[in-house]
Amino acid sequence: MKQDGEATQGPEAGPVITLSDTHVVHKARTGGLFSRDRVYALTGADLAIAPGETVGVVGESGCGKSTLAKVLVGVQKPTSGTVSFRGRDLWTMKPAERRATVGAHTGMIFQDPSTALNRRLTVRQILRDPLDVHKRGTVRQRDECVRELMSLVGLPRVLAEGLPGQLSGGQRQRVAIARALALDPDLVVADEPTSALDVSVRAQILNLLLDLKERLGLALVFVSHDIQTVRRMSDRVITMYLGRIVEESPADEVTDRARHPYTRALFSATPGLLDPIDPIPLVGPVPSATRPPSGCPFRTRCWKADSVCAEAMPGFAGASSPGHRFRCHHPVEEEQSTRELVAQAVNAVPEATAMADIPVEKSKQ
Ligand SMILES: Nc1ncnc2c1ncn2[C@@H]1O[C@H](COP(=O)(O)OP(=O)(O)OP(=O)(O)O)[C@@H](O)[C@H]1O
Repeated sequence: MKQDGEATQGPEAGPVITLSDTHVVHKARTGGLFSRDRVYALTGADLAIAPGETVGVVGESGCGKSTLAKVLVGVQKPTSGTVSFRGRDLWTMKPAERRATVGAHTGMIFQDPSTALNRRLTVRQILRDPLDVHKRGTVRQRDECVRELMSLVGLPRVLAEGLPGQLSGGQRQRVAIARALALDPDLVVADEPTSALDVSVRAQILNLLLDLKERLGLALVFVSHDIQTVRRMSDRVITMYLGRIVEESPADEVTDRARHPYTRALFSATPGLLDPIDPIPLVGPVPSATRPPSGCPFRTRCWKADSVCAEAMPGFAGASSPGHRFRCHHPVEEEQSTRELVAQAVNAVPEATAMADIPVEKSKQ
């Protein structure tokens, strides 16, 4: 196993993983066997994750967060675009090589450890399994590694012969985390890792993840609806809307210096982050991912939208600080307070509602 603070470096010190114009399009689940409806789950994602970096992913339900997570760990094949691990395109590799690369270098932690762990295997067997599959070390070394993993995640040794059903929710998630770390991955993706847990153990699991990331030098992608936690855990926050990455911001700027109206609206609706204010009002729900609006996908709900927004999706523009970029024709001013934006949005909502009536069509970008 990696020692404390030992990140994987050397000739591969560039990004751990890079997505380049990556799209995922599904056949729609609704609409019947012969339907030609498509769901645009991920559209044109460009993203590079550095070693040791924590990237949080936020966005409303259905905006593509889990799809992005699955693409990053090689579980979801992109419809087009590339996913490169340490500079090598995962999906041009032979299947066996891809499985070996993904298995050895990435780990995934799911929302619900009760369903993610095989109920018939003991903790020891669950943690031994990846070591056996990837033929790591001798049998004795694998047993030793299981003991180290248990200690790393704070599981008492006596639980080694326990079954998942005999453990508490928090202990099960510790097993899932240990399994994700078994092969010394460079990248761990945690998709809502605490939402199925009791509130009382959530903080423990989050602290464990933060501690492990520091000690092991992991790159961590953290997907959550809990915006406060994302901000606390992350170095950088990605905002997704209808399958698109619309903003990337340093975590300490995302609350009140985000430039994309959607990011500001999302954070304004999170209790406890800003002075008590009414959230920025948005028009209606997220549109269907089978018929995303033309141009900027957010324009049907945005108080700033005009006809330009219906025509084309803007490219990324940079904010004044490094690592902060956004895609918006009419970004929020750098120093504009959320209180001002609320007032602006309240006055503009009737116009925005009219904009929402511009017909949606399949996005062409
Ligand atoms: N296998 C699939 N077949 C068809 N549609 C899918 C499939 N997987 C995801 N989708 C659709 O793709 C879109 C993005 O889904 P995804 O699960 O990535 O969103 P999300 O932001 O993670 O949502 P949540 O926060 O609710 O988990 C949604 O419209 C979803 O219904």
